Amino acid sequence: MKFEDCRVNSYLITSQIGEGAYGLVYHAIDMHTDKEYAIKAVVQSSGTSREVDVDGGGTFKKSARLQRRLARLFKESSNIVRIPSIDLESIANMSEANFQKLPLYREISLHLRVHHHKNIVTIHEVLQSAVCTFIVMDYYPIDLFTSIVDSKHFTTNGLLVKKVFLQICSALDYCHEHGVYHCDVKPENLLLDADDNVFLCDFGLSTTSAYIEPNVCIGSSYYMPPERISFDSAKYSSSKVRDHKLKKNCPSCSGDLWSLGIILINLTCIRNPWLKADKKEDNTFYYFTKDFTVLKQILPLSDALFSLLSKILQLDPKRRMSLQRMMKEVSSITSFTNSGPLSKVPPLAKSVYAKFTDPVVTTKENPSSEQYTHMDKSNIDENPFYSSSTDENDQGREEEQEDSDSGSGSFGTLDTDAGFHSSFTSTSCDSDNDYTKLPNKMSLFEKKFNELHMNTSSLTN
Ligand SMILES: Nc1ncnc2c1ncn2[C@@H]1O[C@H](COP(=O)(O)OP(=O)(O)OP(=O)(O)O)[C@@H](O)[C@H]1O
Repeated sequence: MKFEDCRVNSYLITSQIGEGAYGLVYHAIDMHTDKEYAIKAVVQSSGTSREVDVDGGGTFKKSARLQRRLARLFKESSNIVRIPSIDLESIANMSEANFQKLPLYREISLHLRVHHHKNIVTIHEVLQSAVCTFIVMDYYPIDLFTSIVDSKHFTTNGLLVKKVFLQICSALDYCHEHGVYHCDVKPENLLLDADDNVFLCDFGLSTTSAYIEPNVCIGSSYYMPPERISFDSAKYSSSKVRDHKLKKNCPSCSGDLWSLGIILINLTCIRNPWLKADKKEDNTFYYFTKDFTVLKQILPLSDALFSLLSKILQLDPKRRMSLQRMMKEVSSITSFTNSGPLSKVPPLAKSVYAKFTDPVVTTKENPSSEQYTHMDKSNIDENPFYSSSTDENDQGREEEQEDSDSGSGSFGTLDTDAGFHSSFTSTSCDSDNDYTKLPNKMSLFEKKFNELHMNTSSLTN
C-alpha cells in the first residue's frame, strides 16, 4: 500500500522510509514551508506495552494492520486528513499512571523530555487520529548502520569516528541526566545529517526505571548487555530479593554504556564482536568472558582501544567506565586500530571536544496552547481516540487477539540467518584457547559487516 500524495494536515507524504516493529515511517514535505519531515505512524495496542507483544509474525501483522488502517483513513477523507495536534508539553509531563492507560505515549513522552539536545531527533508535532498517532520529526537521509556498512564512511577518518562517537555519548549523557535510559542504542537508531552530525531516535524501549527488567525487553541482541540476557529471575523465590538483585545487577544506565562499547567497535572495525552476549548461546562471547584478550584476537584493535574497550565492556555493570570518562578517553586516544588509516588519530583540542559534546539546549517555541488538544487527566480518561467503541476499535481488538494467538516470544525479531557460517569460524572448538575456531552463526547483518571490510583471515592471523 502506498500513500504518496496523501496529506496529513499540511504534510504531503512522498514515500515510505522505514518500517519498524511498531510503526511505519514516511518522508513528507510541509506544503507551507517546503521543509522535509519524517512522520512515524504508530498504532495503539490496547493495554499492552511495547516489549511484550512482538514476535516475527506479530511484527508483520502490526505493520500490515497499520497500513490497512491508514488506507481506510485516507480513503474516507479523499486522501487529505485533518487531525488535531496534541500539546507537546502535556505529553512530556505525562505520568506513569497515564502511560498505563496510553502505553504508546511513553515513547513520545520520554523522547520529548530530551529532544532539546542537539544530537537527539526533534519532535515537531504529535497528531492524534482515531486510527493512529503521527509523530512529526526532523528528517535525516541516512542512518549510521548504512553509513558504516554501505558508504564505508568511517574507514579512513579517525576524527569523524571521534566526532560521531562523542556526539552519541553527549546525547546519552543528556538522556541519563534527565532520567531517561534509551535501552536500544544501535546504529539503526542513529541518524546522520549531510554534515555528519548524529541524531538519536526511537525511544520505543526507553525507560525511566533505574534498573531494567531483563529477558523481556526486545532490542537488538548485538548491542544488548549480558546482564539483560542472562538474569535468572527464577533463582529468586522472594520478589523482594529478586528486586534487590535486579537493582544491583541490571542498572539501565550501564546497559546503554555497554551498547556504546559495541558501537565503538562498529565504527572502528566495521563489525560486531558477537551476535549475543550470552555465554550459553554464543561461543565468541563465551571465550571473551574467560579472557578479554579474545577481543584482540578477533578484531584489529590498537592497544589503546583494546584497553579502553576492556573498561567499557566489563561484565559487571557496576564496573563499567562512566560516560564522562569514556568521552575523555576517546577524545585523547591516538590510535584505534593496529594498522591502516585508523592506526593514527589526532587527540582533540579542548575547544573541538567542547564543540562535539556541547548539548546546545535550545528552548523550542511552543505555539499557542489554544491550537492544541491538551493531554490532561480528563482527556486521557476520556480520550475518544483511545477508548471509544468504534467499529475500528472492535476490529482492532479482533486483530490483537489474532496477534496474541500467534504467540509472542522474546528475541523473536532477531535477524539471524542460521545457514550462514563465516569461514573465520568453524562449528566446533576443541580447546578453550583455540580462538581461531570460534563457532558463530552469522546474521545477514553480520555478514554485511564482514563482507565489507574485515576478511576473516586478517582477523585471526
Ligand atoms: N527522523 C527520521 N528521519 C529519517 N528516517 C527515520 C527517522 N526516524 C526513523 N527513520 C527510519 O525509520 C526506521 C524505523 O524507525 P523507528 O526505529 O523509529 O521505528 P520502530 O518501529 O521503533 O523500529 P524498530 O523495530 O527498529 O524498533 C529507522 O531505522 C530509520 O531508518
